[in-house]
Amino acid sequence: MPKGIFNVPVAKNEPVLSYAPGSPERKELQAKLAELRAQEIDQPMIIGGKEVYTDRKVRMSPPHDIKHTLGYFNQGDASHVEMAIDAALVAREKWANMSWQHRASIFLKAADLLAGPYRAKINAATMLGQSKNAFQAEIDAACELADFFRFGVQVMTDIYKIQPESAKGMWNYNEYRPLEGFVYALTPFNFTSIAGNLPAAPALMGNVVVWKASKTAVYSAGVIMEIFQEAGLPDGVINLVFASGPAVADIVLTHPDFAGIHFTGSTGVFQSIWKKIGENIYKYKTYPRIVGETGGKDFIFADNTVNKRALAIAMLRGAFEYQGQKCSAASRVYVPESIWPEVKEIFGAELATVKMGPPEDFTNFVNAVIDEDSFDKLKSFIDGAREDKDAEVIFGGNCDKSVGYFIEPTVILAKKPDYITMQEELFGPVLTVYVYDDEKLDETLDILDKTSIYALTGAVMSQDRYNIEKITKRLENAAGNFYINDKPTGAVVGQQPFGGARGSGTDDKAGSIFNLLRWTSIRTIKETFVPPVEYTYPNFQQDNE
Ligand SMILES: NC(=O)c1ccc[n+]([C@@H]2O[C@H](COP(=O)([O-])OP(=O)(O)OC[C@H]3O[C@@H](n4cnc5c(N)ncnc54)[C@H](O)[C@@H]3O)[C@@H](O)[C@H]2O)c1
Ligand SMILES: N[C@@H](CCC=O)C(=O)O
Repeated sequence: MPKGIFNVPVAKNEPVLSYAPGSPERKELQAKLAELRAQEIDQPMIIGGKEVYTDRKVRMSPPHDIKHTLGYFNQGDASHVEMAIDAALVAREKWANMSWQHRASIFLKAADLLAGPYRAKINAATMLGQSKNAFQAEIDAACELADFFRFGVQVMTDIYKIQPESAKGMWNYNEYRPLEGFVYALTPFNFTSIAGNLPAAPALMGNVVVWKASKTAVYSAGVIMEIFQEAGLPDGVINLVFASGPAVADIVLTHPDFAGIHFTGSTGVFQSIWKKIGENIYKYKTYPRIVGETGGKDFIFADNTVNKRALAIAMLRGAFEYQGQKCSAASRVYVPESIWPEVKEIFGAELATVKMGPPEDFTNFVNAVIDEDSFDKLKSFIDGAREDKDAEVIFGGNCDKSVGYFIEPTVILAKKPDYITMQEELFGPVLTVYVYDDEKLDETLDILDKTSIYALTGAVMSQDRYNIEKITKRLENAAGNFYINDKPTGAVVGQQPFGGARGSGTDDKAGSIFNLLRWTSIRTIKETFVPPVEYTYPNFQQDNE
């Protein structure tokens, strides 16, 4: 047990390295990219700390170079999911009882490994496996994941410090127990940091975890697991399985020891999971915690006082960084008619300089989308817009999957505000613009608020402080992360706690106290120093006078 009340190191955001030409980090990353490209890995599942191989080898290739083989991962089945649950439950007692400062040390060490000796490897794996350019890999895989670990440790101790009052003669205190059972971490492809944080956050709070990685992000998931193991995470605390989502759900979500799900992914999958949990509610020993951050149809709303260049750049970066595959990506923009021609011109001139290609060429701003399903879906929306009288493709629109899944950054002009691409999350480099009548600002705000089921991120861009205040208030429920004069992407742990409401999730704010509170079950203890030895109240005593 701890012999002292310890302060943890003050969390600071990991500085983002520049990867400028000639920089040492660039040379190291290029060498790592070459090294990983030159080998083919055989990625096992990690269950109870052991490497588990199967006969079903699934090929992994870079989305931007589909003929190249990075290696294979070992696909599991129901038996591996059961094995992972058993391993987690075996590990539970020791892990749940480990002193918090040792849990903290493991994750602080993981952060330092990530920011130090593993930085090039996690970035290279993310660049190759998920087709991210060096800058996008750096802010995600190295910095955001290190931030999740370091801020997580700080927040854990902030929670432990939340204690009740104690009246005279007693001492009251809260114990922050892990949940009774195991937590299921179900992770998306698009952020390596989210894939690492979803199992890590519950584990940090003393829980044991079954982690199912996305099949299109197994390559970097293997590196995250390597870091956990090197940091000293005991066997069985986090168990990494590769199996089909519905197959895992059938076992995990019907298990009596299922205690919670930490999910990030699409809204439809989250809703199907919630439904299944509801159907099985009588089977569980404890009510499961359900935390899910899901899709978005994120917006920029500009008025006619906006700095037009700032708007054009926010549109370009917000919509096309990481090929628009951020839950926060700007995918619909509302621009007033009077300024649209000038904004369009600035935007078009900037877009003409954007290069698309593999991330190994550091001058490419845009890389490939994640897989063929995504490519085909995006192409069908672009083709649909070309043929639809209510839309016009005004920039880009070319799609080519001969070498990799390349979709040119595309802008659709919607002629009605509820055109399909103004409503649905496409999750790719496709931005839809709606040009509104300057006189109809209020009406357009009402339309914006009702056009999609989501409420994840959004931005107002204006130089009129009355408008900024009015629009911020009017769109209060349209986004969980709201930006003023900025693009709606790029939330940083500890600075802009991230999450949305409505169809976008449970808004538990990844990396914050609000999220970590979901992974603990509080026991309140009251000790009475001198217990009463009579049962009667003073007013029951007889007055003998
Ligand atoms: N709000 C946020 O913080 C946030 C962050 C990142 C991504 N996202 C969202 O994630 C989505 C993109 O990620 P994705 O494509 O990996 O999401 P996804 O929903 O397709 O997959 C997420 C995980 O669920 C699994 N899965 C898929 N179908 C399943 C099913 N029927 N039953 C059980 N499990 C299933 C997948 O294998 C994967 O591991 C987008 O909608 C994006 O907006 C949200
Ligand atoms: N931190 C990220 C989260 C994106 C989710 O996919 C952002 O705000 O862009």
